[in-house]
Amino acid sequence: MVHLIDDFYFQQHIHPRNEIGNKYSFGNIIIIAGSTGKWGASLLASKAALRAGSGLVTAIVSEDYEESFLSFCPEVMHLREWNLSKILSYDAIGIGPGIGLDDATKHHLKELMRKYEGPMVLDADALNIISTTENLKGFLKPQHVLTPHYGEASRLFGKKVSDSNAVQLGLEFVQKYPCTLILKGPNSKIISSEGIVYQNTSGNDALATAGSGDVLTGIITSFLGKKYDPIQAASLSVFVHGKLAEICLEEQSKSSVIASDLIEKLKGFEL
Ligand SMILES: NC(=O)C1=CN([C@@H]2O[C@H](COP(=O)(O)OP(=O)(O)OC[C@H]3O[C@@H](n4cnc5c(N)ncnc54)[C@H](OP(=O)(O)O)[C@@H]3O)[C@@H](O)[C@H]2O)[C@@H](O)CC1
Ligand SMILES: Nc1ncnc2c1ncn2[C@@H]1O[C@H](COP(=O)(O)OP(=O)(O)O)[C@@H](O)[C@H]1O
Ligand SMILES: [Mg+2]
Repeated sequence: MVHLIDDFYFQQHIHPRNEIGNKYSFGNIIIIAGSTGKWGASLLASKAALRAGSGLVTAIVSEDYEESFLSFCPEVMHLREWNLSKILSYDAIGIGPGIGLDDATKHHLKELMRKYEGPMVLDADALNIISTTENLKGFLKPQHVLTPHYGEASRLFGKKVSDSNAVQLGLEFVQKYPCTLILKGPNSKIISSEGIVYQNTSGNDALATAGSGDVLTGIITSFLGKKYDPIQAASLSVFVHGKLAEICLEEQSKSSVIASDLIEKLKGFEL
């Protein structure tokens, strides 16, 4: 049985805002994304997390890019380099977009997967590293949300993924490595660590644009930082992300939608 994620599901699962909360009540999260040529991925994920309601967002940003990062989003705090003990203290972590595949990055991801017990979104290059590094899959946990598109899923599962086999391969994967899996595409499928399948009903092909997945990573990390269960964080985020694309079309063409437009539309959501 497949559970549909629709307006009713959203209304049933979204928490009311804590009106006496302070910024720490809304989650203190870190985005580990970007590297030379791909810092935009970090900007998009970090800003999306803030607009989805995170109280505090920190990003790892190299010193030479800090100034431009600040001019885009001064609200994001910065860590200039890897600091494991600090990173372990955040409520939730989003890691992977644009981080690359070099040895230091692989080592850092391995450390994090071994030592961090909190909720974590693993996207893009984090998934590519897991796919090719021996024994890393064994550190996956139910509180990890994995967000592969079919290209990334093919690497992760070691088999070409298509619409016809995606869910079956996903179910086999979570049975072996319990984690929360989002198979991204039109009508993204979400598989809980217990093997329950959900299907999103929102969104359109305006989402087929660079960085829209990075925005989704930021939104999921934000929900996790607010203490939503991984499956709820995943399903509510995918639904909202699709809605953002629908709302964009009220005033622009599909082809003109860029990832930053999606972030702007978060202003219409009380998350
Ligand atoms: N502004 C920034 O800094 C941005 C930074 N970004 C960062 O860049 C990194 C690269 O990410 P990426 O996703 O572009 O590349 P990659 O993982 O190599 O996959 C590409 C290959 O996979 C295949 N493929 C199959 N199905 C697919 C599907 N549904 N959707 C997509 N691909 C699908 C397809 O191969 P084909 O099936 O055509 O043979 C395709 O050629 C990553 O870290 C990301 O976070 C981006 O977010 C952009 C903005
Ligand atoms: N044709 C489509 N219809 C609906 N959603 C789509 C379509 N193409 C892509 N998406 C959505 O857009 C996002 C793309 O993510 P991803 O491929 O990781 O992009 P990027 O890495 O460039 O940020 C996913 O959430 C996916 O579900
Ligand atoms: Mg991506």
